[in-house]
Amino acid sequence: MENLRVEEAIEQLLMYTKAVQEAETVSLLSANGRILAEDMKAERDNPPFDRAPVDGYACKAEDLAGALPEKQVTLKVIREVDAGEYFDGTVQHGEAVRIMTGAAIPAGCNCCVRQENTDYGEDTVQIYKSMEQWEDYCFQGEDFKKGTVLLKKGTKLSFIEIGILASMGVAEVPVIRRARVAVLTTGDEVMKPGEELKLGKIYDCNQSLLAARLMDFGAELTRIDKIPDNPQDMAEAVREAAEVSDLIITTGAVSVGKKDIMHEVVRILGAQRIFWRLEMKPGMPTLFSVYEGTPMLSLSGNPFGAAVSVDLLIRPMIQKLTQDDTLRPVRKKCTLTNDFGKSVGGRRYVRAVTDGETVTIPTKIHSNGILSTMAGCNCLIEMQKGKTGSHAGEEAEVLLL
Ligand SMILES: Nc1nc2c(c(=O)[nH]1)N[C@H]1C(S)=C(S)[C@@H](COP(=O)(O)OP(=O)(O)OC[C@H]3O[C@@H](n4cnc5c(N)ncnc54)[C@H](O)[C@@H]3O)O[C@H]1N2
Ligand code: MOO
Repeated sequence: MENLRVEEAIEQLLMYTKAVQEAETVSLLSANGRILAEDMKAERDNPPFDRAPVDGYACKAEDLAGALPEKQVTLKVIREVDAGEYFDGTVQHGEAVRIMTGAAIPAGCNCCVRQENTDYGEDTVQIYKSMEQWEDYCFQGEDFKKGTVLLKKGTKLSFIEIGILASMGVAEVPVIRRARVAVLTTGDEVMKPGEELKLGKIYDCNQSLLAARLMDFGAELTRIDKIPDNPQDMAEAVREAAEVSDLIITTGAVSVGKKDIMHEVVRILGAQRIFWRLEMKPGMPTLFSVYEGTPMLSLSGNPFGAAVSVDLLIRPMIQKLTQDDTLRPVRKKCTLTNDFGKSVGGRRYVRAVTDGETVTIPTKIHSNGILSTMAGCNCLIEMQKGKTGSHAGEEAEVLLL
């Protein structure tokens, strides 16, 4: 297939992307940001006992009938129960226990009186306020009951869910294993950041850009490497990567130049070529193939193309691999505040900044080979020939990054 629309391309990408089925067990804090692989059922009630919500005295509400500041009730304080302690006796009429917030309420009590409504007595206490039964009283299991499914399989775990798991007493969490992705760049002109730049060379920015975004998506990077511009070397790197990866991303060498080796690589590998070229800018010469069941998406070398494609094309694949629905694309309609200088001949993605209501295009160079003018941008405007969204005041279709 050639010259696909973006929507058709995404359909193809997803058709060859299989959800990861394997689960693994990780420690509670390492589960942050991961997808739960099983329903999580409470193994006990929480709180595990009736507990005091105030510092004061636990007693029987019936004993306090009619209590007022001028008509105090006096109870015998039979002991003190601090948080973490447990008194297994039963409180009788006329008795109270001194109790602290979070401590287990002993049998026989049906309310807790705040200490501010007492004389703070130690052997006996004078109480100045009547109470209803079960007033200022927290019941066992009111947070959750034993046997309740608190978190469902497929839930993305964030700080709240980590807290809930902790309150369940869970230390090891079953999660879907991460999507494994290899990033292989090509190009004899590119060098590693940190190396001394030689004449005719530039630094490889695609590798780091893609790796960073894939990490945002929760992927595990199996290999991040620059491969020499040689079809045999690249084919070998793809073979190796396919053994340990769910997805292979390459950049560069997909166009029509003499050194555009990725077409030859697909032939050497005997991979199934699914499509080449999309009706979009940037990223027009994108090539998609499948090698022994592993999808390989080969992006153009232009850094802005990599930046657009990672959210537009790769993100839905990672969403499917990991079943992480928080990765679904978020689109908004915003009012464009300025004109896009270039003509829009087809589908085009333009770097921009949105505040959620309006969207503004940087008045700097917009070239697919240039990344620096994307600094501070938080969205892409999706422009299409014959549609609104490229002139000031028009409604623009915005894809949030
Ligand atoms: N005669 C034609 N020339 C070109 C066409 C065409 O249709 N006919 N298409 C143009 C378009 S559109 C694109 S996009 C590029 C795509 O070229 P490739 O995907 O083969 O990519 P390269 O040539 O390898 O690189 C393009 C550009 O990006 C730089 N680059 C490459 N890798 C990196 C990297 N890892 N980090 C930073 N920059 C990188 C590379 O030096 C080139 O400047 O082809 C057009 N030409
Ligand atoms: O597809 Mo290219 O990235 O338009 O310049």
